[in-house]
Amino acid sequence: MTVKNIGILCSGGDSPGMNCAIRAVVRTAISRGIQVTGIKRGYAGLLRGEFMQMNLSSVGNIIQRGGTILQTSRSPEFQKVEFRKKAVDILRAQHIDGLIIIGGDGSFNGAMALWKEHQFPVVGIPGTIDNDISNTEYTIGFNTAVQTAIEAVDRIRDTAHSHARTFLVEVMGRNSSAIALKVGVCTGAENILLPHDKVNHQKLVDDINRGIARGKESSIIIVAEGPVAGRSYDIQHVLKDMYHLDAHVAILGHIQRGGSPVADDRFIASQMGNMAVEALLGGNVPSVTVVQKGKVLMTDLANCTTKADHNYIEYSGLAETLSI
Ligand SMILES: Nc1ncnc2c1ncn2[C@@H]1O[C@H](COP(=O)(O)OP(=O)(O)OP(=O)(O)O)[C@@H](O)[C@H]1O
Ligand SMILES: O=P(O)(O)OC[C@H]1O[C@](O)(CO)[C@@H](O)[C@@H]1O
Ligand SMILES: [Mg+2]
Repeated sequence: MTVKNIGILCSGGDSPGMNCAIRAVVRTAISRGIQVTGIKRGYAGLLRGEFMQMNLSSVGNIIQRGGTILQTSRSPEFQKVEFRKKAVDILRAQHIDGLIIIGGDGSFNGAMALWKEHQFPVVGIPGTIDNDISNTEYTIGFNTAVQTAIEAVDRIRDTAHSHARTFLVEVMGRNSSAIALKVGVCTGAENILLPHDKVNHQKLVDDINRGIARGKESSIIIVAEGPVAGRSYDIQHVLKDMYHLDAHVAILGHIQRGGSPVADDRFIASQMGNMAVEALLGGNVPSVTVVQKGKVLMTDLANCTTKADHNYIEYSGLAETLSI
């Protein structure tokens, strides 16, 4: 089938660098004589028919901006087969021949369903701060989120040292360990609690006290949020009630999702956006742009529809060794 009009949407949590990918898609397509239809607010906006025609200037001056100019959403309706049928009817009525989806593993499952149920051509671009998608070493936004969290922890360290305090700093990433591990290593955290770790409070307290005994004036414990944000408060209460240890909690939250993308996110997103258009035009669907062995390339979308926590787990030993 000849592709004349490409649809593009963002889905799931926004991530810094999504705009760079949108820009690359629009500019590549237009340079190849192809029309681009922007779909606002992800799958929810698609179901409401929220379209905007994209031109060269609609993606001007966005490369440095966080968030996504197309906006995004989580759409429970799209999990249902009848709503995906409705989505394809809307896409076809709009003369959209193929769809580029920038999002995480959940969004890719939605894309895969469009292909399996309706053979609608789809190409994914991994955009999530969580870096938790199978078969790609990288997802757009991860390094910016990590950099933001590092800067926040460095500031907290100033206060922690000045008051000789212990801080529990909770980072995002849901069930992924990636942000916690990279931030922990890069900030010299005294401890990192991963999403599924059963917290060993006694060990935590022993580690803190050992540090104090050798003259440490502060302890930073990085807590991966896990399925539900806020687990740091539970840990804080146990430390206080059972061990009489005062720890302060700082939940970094959504500041990690916003902000101007760092160089890696801009560079990788630009390559991915370009490659995604070429894949659609070449009939390479359903597919997804990935980073493997440091190179941006295409793979089958089916390889990237599961969550993975493989990317950084190998660094837990390093973090432990360096934090003694
Ligand atoms: N199994 C599925 N079938 C169809 N659609 C799905 C499926 N899983 C998720 N989706 C769609 O994708 C949307 C985004 O999924 P999800 O909330 O898991 O975020 P994500 O894409 O993984 O990104 P992030 O984790 O960065 O927020 C969902 O709201 C839903 O509309
Ligand atoms: O912004 P929301 O919808 O509350 O989602 C928060 C979740 O989204 C992410 O930021 C990206 O998946 C996770 O790290 C976090 O758990
Ligand atoms: Mg996800």
